[in-house]
Amino acid sequence: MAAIVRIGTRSSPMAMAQAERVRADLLRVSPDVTVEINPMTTSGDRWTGPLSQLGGKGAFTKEVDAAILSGEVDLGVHCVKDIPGDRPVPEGTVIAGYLTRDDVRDAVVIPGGGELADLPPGSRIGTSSPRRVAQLALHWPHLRPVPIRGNANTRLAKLDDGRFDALLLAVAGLERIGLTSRISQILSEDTMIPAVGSGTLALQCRTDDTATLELAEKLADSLTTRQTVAERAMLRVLDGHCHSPIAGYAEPHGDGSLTLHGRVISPDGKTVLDATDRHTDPEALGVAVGEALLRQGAREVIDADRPA
Ligand SMILES: NCc1[nH]cc(CCC(=O)O)c1CC(=O)O
Repeated sequence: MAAIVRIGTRSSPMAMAQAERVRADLLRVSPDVTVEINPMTTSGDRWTGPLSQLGGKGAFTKEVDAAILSGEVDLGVHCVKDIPGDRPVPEGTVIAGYLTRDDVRDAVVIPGGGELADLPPGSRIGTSSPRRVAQLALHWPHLRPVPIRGNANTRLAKLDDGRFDALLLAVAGLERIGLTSRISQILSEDTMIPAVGSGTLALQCRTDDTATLELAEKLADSLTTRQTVAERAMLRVLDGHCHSPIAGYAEPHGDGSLTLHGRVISPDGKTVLDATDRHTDPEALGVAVGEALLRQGAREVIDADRPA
């Protein structure tokens, strides 16, 4: 067994909390192991321009990828949402497992409390996610999405400064930084279909590092893995990424099958393509739903929103 596991992670409070969760999980399955956490600033953290211009380039993962490959760290912890859809992990590394999924839903934070429906017309909703912008336009057309950058803590500080009237943030992220008390409303996964890989953490290590691989595999959750495979197969077929106007959630059933709800939506919320299928094979499910969306014209909707 590995005597020491060095974890590479982004340095934001949310990412550090994720790494601490992995440290605790590792110590639970292997009490003798020593775990070090090596925080790093990624190009995505440094970039202050529009997030859409970084979309799909692995801006939040590539520095950790490089540190794993060079042997500086042994284990990468990533939000699946931040892993590009078309080029999962670089050669020489592997996703060793997905941790048990957290809440997949999006939350609304309004300083005075209340719900989106009650906000006055033109209220400024801080979000830079095309998926959230589009579904906001679909269900709450009276509200105005306004781009926002920075990690979740930074965003909440901007909200409290009065620069926005509300924020949309992942419930899972707020849980990780201990700020669920800020949640005013939780949006159901039917209304605001979650991002592919929402609430899911992936563990990455070198392909030939059998000691770390064995440890990471002990932390892997099989249902989460099946959901992630289905959702990411859909994303791959659509050739999209977490900054495309794509939503996808694989809902589990007691019989081992999954229902995948896929949605591709134009930023103004006016073109909504939905596809749903149920299957026991997650890869086949993701491909089927992705292809159904392509048959409805998803390519055009996604490419219209792709940054040059
Ligand atoms: N887009 C950035 C990002 N990547 C993962 C999370 C939160 C945790 C998760 O859903 O896994 C967030 C913040 C957010 O969307 O509010």
